[in-house]
Amino acid sequence: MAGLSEGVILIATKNKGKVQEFAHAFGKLGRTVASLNDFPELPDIPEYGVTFAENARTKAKTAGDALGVIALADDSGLRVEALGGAPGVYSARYAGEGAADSDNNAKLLRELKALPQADAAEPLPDGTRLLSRAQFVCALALYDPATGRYIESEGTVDGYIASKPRGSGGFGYDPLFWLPQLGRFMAELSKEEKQSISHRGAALARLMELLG
Ligand SMILES: O=c1nc[nH]c2c1ncn2[C@H]1C[C@H](O)[C@@H](COP(=O)(O)OP(=O)(O)OP(=O)(O)O)O1
Ligand SMILES: [Mg+2]
Repeated sequence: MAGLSEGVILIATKNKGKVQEFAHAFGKLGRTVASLNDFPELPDIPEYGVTFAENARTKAKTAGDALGVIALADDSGLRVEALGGAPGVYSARYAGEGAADSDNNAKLLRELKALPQADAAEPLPDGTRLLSRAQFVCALALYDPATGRYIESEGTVDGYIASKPRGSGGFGYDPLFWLPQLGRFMAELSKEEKQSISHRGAALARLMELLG
């Protein structure tokens, strides 16, 4: 099994979008990251939790114990008001196990457009509708296999699900997530801008505070 060099931070994820965001954030602190994509021999980690925090702890512990290093895990997702909080912890598999981001985005638009409900806000100047209020949530868990202890944090960001995608940055539901406070879509932001406003950036800032 390939080892992990001294000082490299292990992110217990296979999501390349998350890896890029953590690489950006830790890069500013002079650190590099590794991910579970660097350890293909490890089995997939099941996500049976009913909360983001629970899944983050499971991913951090499984990876940290398997590799014998401190591991940082991220469990995150989208809560959509008009869908009663769905897809929530099921965000990655909303359109089915192994679904691509594009499948999940298509299903989200299908579900929202099928609702009899009125739009959540006035349309954007180009006519794009704002179908529902929504919130991104990110739970982080940092696990140390030497002590069995966790340090945990959570972050959120509020916005709206738009009827049409915009932007080519980020990943997941970013092209559908409109930020009223910026008047832009999450997928239109640079990595730096996304870190400054996102659920993941907020959770990471809180974790750093806890670490002192
Ligand atoms: O900043 C974000 N911008 C857009 N979408 C996002 C974001 N953050 C989470 N999401 C969506 C993607 C995925 O549908 C789900 C995460 O699911 P989640 O299980 O935490 O991650 P994953 O399965 O992709 O990778 P892994 O479990 O290996 O960390 O929420
Ligand atoms: Mg996952």
